[in-house]
Amino acid sequence: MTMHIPDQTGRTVIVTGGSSGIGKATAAALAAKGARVILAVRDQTRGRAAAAEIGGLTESRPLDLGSLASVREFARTTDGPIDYLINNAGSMTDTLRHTTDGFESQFGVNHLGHFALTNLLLSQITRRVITVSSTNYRSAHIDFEDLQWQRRPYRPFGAYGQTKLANLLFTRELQRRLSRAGSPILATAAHPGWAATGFTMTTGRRILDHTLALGTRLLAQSPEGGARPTLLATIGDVPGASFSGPSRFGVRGPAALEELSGEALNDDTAQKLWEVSELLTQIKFPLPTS
Ligand SMILES: NC(=O)c1ccc[n+]([C@@H]2O[C@H](COP(=O)([O-])OP(=O)(O)OC[C@H]3O[C@@H](n4cnc5c(N)ncnc54)[C@H](O)[C@@H]3O)[C@@H](O)[C@H]2O)c1
Repeated sequence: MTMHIPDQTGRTVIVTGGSSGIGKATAAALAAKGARVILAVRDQTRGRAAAAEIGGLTESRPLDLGSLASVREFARTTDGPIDYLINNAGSMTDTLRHTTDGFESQFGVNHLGHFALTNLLLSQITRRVITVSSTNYRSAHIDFEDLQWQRRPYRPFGAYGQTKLANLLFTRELQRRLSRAGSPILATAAHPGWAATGFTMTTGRRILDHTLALGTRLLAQSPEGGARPTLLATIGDVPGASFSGPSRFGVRGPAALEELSGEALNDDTAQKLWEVSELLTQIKFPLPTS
């Protein structure tokens, strides 16, 4: 299934986690249409190799979303207008870990890192902020009493789902703030469905892990297929804060707009999460909103 992407010559795109999987496929599709693509990645050896493989105007620059110092340094050293910021990177861990700033790692990387990056770059972004979520958001909940799993036994899938719900609430509140500030920038989100990338969680239970691996081999789409919703959310004719997904069940099929459900539609939760994120990162929305 091919997707028509218009000429991107003269446009600059940042793709976090762009050296592998869906991010790399997204970067390659935009680079092939002439965009200058910056792969914002932790491992520069892998980043440079991916940039060379993608070709065109692709470069690799260091970014560790698990370190606010790294996010600040990336933003400080990024010049000029950015047409699209694609918040694609994601972390999935099976044990409780923490970022260098002491945040629960999935929350710190998937949500707070992108929250910080977006706000620090916002005055340079000209078109869109696209954030990659997951269908896991549907069964997730933002627990403001224990956002970072300090009081409860750690549930890795629960923690991951909370960050993917946070990605959508972030998109919603970002769009609300942009609109209030009179900014033309759009905030959109995508979920890739199920794509065969390096992104798999091992549970330590042999049969379950084997089933998950087999299911991925049989059912999941390619990274290129997983990139389609992101590309649609980047260049498609979607109104702000829309959400695109490959199918109702998120496995295979064409990318399409999708109605969000449940907590992802809660404006109060979105606003509260934004305020908490500002407090935790000490980074604020940079545009006037009154
Ligand atoms: N593959 C799927 O089926 C699937 C399903 C739902 C959602 N997603 C989402 O798609 C996105 C891309 O994942 P993928 O499937 O391509 O897997 P992937 O493992 O290939 O890509 C994830 C990328 O994020 C990067 N990353 C992780 N921690 C980082 C950090 N601290 N700083 C900077 N980069 C970091 C990794 O290095 C990697 O390049 C993720 O946000 C994931 O949650 C994937």
